[in-house]
Amino acid sequence: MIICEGKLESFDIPKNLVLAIGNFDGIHIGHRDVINSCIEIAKRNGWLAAVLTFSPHPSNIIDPKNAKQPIYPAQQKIDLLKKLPLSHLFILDFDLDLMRLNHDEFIKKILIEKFQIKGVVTGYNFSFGNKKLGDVNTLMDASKKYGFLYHIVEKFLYMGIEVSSSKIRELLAMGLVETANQLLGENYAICGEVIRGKKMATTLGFKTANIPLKENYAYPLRGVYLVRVIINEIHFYGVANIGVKPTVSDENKILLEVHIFNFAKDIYGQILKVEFLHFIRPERKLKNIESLQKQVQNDMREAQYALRNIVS
Ligand SMILES: Cc1cc2nc3c(=O)[nH]c(=O)nc-3n(C[C@H](O)[C@H](O)[C@H](O)COP(=O)(O)O)c2cc1C
Ligand SMILES: Nc1ncnc2c1ncn2[C@@H]1O[C@H](COP(=O)(O)OP(=O)(O)O)[C@@H](O)[C@H]1O
Repeated sequence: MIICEGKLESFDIPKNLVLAIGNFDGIHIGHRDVINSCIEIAKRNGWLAAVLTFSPHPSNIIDPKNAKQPIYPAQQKIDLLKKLPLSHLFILDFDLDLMRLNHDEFIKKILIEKFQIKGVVTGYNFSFGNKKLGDVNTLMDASKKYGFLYHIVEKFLYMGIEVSSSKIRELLAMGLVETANQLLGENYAICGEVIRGKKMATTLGFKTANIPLKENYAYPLRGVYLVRVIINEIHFYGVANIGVKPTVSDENKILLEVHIFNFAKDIYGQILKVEFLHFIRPERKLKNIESLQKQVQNDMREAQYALRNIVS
């Protein structure tokens, strides 16, 4: 997959493109449905399948006070898209100029003149252009006027639940990671580098790999989870706490800490992918280190128990 990122002028655009257009935060099963339709249409017609998405999320520019917290950082979105058989990924800078472009200009200047599209695929609720005045009807009319193929993908319901990025944010905020994982089509994961902590492992009796987190993402409810950890493509299981560790710190800085089962290597500086499998309990301020120690020992037993149910 060729990745073009930045301003429109910098893109090297091939002919015969079908574009799946959207923000695609989380690359959930509804998004995958849209992208797969694009791939099928491209295959049937001998065209190239590509995704057109925006960075940052348009809500950051349009309404920064109410900007949505992204499920995934840009790189994680790219890594998920890389696994799909797409020819190109276009990540267009969403700036004030793009915000001010009205829906007709978006179609004419970007889709027709610049991308010279053969086709477009979007979800049923896609809206675009200044004040979001363009929708699927605008695109349908334009497809007849300019002669491109337009395919609308209907609402995706999973076990009666409408699949959406907002629904996934809500599920994560409640710690309901199993349902979030089903809607995502892959386990919700956080990726990051292991940094040095306060070296309390000897006092506490368990080691934890510490991963600092950026603020303003749609993180799961603060607390303890059974996790799968991937280090250099090797899988391990463990127990993780996402939170501010109020028992030992008053910094109020969000952090992910993972104790990996049956593991004893130095992994400082390595990149971990931590997949959330099952919620165990919310984070608590315990009265002292002994209580914390006992609580974590219990968390580990509970995580091992949950793991037996998952792998058996
Ligand atoms: C499974 C697990 C559960 C935890 N639960 C809590 C908790 O409820 N409250 C809390 O303040 N810290 C919690 N922690 C964080 C510990 O306070 C932290 O790991 C410990 O202080 C070691 O810090 P260090 O890695 O900087 O040495 C938890 C850590 C783990 C691994
Ligand atoms: N089972 C394990 N789970 C997590 N990290 C481990 C484990 N065994 C060894 N380590 C290593 O030990 C480090 C954590 O040790 P710890 O004493 O808690 O130090 P710190 O406070 O710097 O995190 C991890 O970053 C990793 O390099």
